[in-house]
Amino acid sequence: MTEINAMDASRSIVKNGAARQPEVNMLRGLLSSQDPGELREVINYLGIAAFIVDVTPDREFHLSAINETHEQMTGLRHEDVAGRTLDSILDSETAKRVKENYSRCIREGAAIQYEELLDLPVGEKYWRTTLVPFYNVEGRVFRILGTAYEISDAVRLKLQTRYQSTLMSVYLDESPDGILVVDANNEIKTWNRRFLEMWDIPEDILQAGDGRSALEAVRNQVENPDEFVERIMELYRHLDQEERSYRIDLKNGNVLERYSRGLRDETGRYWGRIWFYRDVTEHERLTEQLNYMARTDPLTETANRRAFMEELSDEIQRSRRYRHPLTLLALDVDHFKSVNDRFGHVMGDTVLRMLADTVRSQLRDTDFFARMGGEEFTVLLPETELKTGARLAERLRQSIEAVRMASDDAEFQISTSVGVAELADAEEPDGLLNRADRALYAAKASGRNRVTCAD
Ligand SMILES: Nc1nc2c(ncn2[C@@H]2O[C@H](COP(=O)(O)OP(=O)(O)OP(=O)(O)O)[C@@H](O)[C@H]2O)c(=O)[nH]1
Repeated sequence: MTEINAMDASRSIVKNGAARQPEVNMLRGLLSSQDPGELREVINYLGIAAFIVDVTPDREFHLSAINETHEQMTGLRHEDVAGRTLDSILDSETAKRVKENYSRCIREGAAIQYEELLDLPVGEKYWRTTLVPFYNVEGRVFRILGTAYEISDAVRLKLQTRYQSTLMSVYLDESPDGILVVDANNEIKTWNRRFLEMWDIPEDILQAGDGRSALEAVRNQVENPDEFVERIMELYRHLDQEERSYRIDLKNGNVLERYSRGLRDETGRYWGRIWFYRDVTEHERLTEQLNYMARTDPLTETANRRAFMEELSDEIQRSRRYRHPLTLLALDVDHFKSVNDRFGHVMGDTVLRMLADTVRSQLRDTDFFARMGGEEFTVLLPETELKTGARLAERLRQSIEAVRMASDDAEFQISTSVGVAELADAEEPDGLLNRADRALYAAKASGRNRVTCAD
């Protein structure tokens, strides 16, 4: 038998048991018998699990009788235990605890009550046990009457509740999300450390449960305060509305994602709402970085072929919708292989970067410049006719040619050939690209370092 420490168990309920309980006086007579069978019959009338322990002058405890209810509750049998010492019935650890309680009852000279966990043949049970001392004519406690009833359900419920609240506070403390719980009146009930780190809200507002002031405090921390507040109000109006992945841009540059849902128990009673805030700033930054990398040529930091093809298709649609012209330049370095061969690949790379910088510096914001691969580049010119495109191409050709490149032992220049094509009616992206390419090869074929327009 184990006494339950956590239950603040053992405490005396009757200071002078004999004087305050007349029924105990009555029992005193009935329970003076020395016959275990008679004793058992007496305690059978109690209708509650009961046992009698005899105390020898040298403080040995013998179990004299247990009643039927005790038998049912414990799985022990009167015939098996009557007349035996506690040490012969119980394991030494349990016997020691039980004897401590009996000794306390004798010491206090009054009824005591405590809760204990009993490991019985029928399983583990929580009991509330009462011990009442009986005195002989010499004033010595010679017998103890014990009664007990099971409190397993109540104790388990209490333990379960304690476990749940421990679990809950660990969840709250360890959660990577900021968590806020409001009640059915939208007053703040709970929040966690992470929530405080994400939002700058005076803690006394939270402590006071003041939902309105808390909302006022966070309102100025977001980029779109009106939309932010309206969204919260909408969710408060619609108790069962669930919110998933609502993005919140903070003024400090951080980005939060919110998940929220109403809290109802299994009976359908509405308890309030829980709000989870996740800081996705780092995730957003990484996604942006990955997107940039997926669309950018690392050497020249211009858009790559993939980004260009997306842009081309968008611009073609826009050009059709608004009936605006669209012109494409295909630009290729002349004899680039010989630059690599003469001056090395590193110098070849420098040439490509110089070319990209030169072109970029002459484009409008709306123009789209890309490296398609190797030494081939394209420039997409929205709202531009063939003639204007050709003029820009010529300007680009000249400015690239004008750049003096210097290697260790020589100075050199590079030239480019450019093909120009304007989007034709109903033309697909590949069609426009092919025509610009054909014009580029025509420029190469007719001597390089020139601009050629497609038909
Ligand atoms: N340094 C460097 N060279 C590159 C890169 N990408 C492609 N090249 C080289 O560019 C050269 C392209 O050669 P070709 O396609 O024969 O064309 P070209 O020598 O420019 O001759 P034309 O276009 O006919 O005037 C090859 O030698 C490639 O190795 C790069 O990123 N860096």
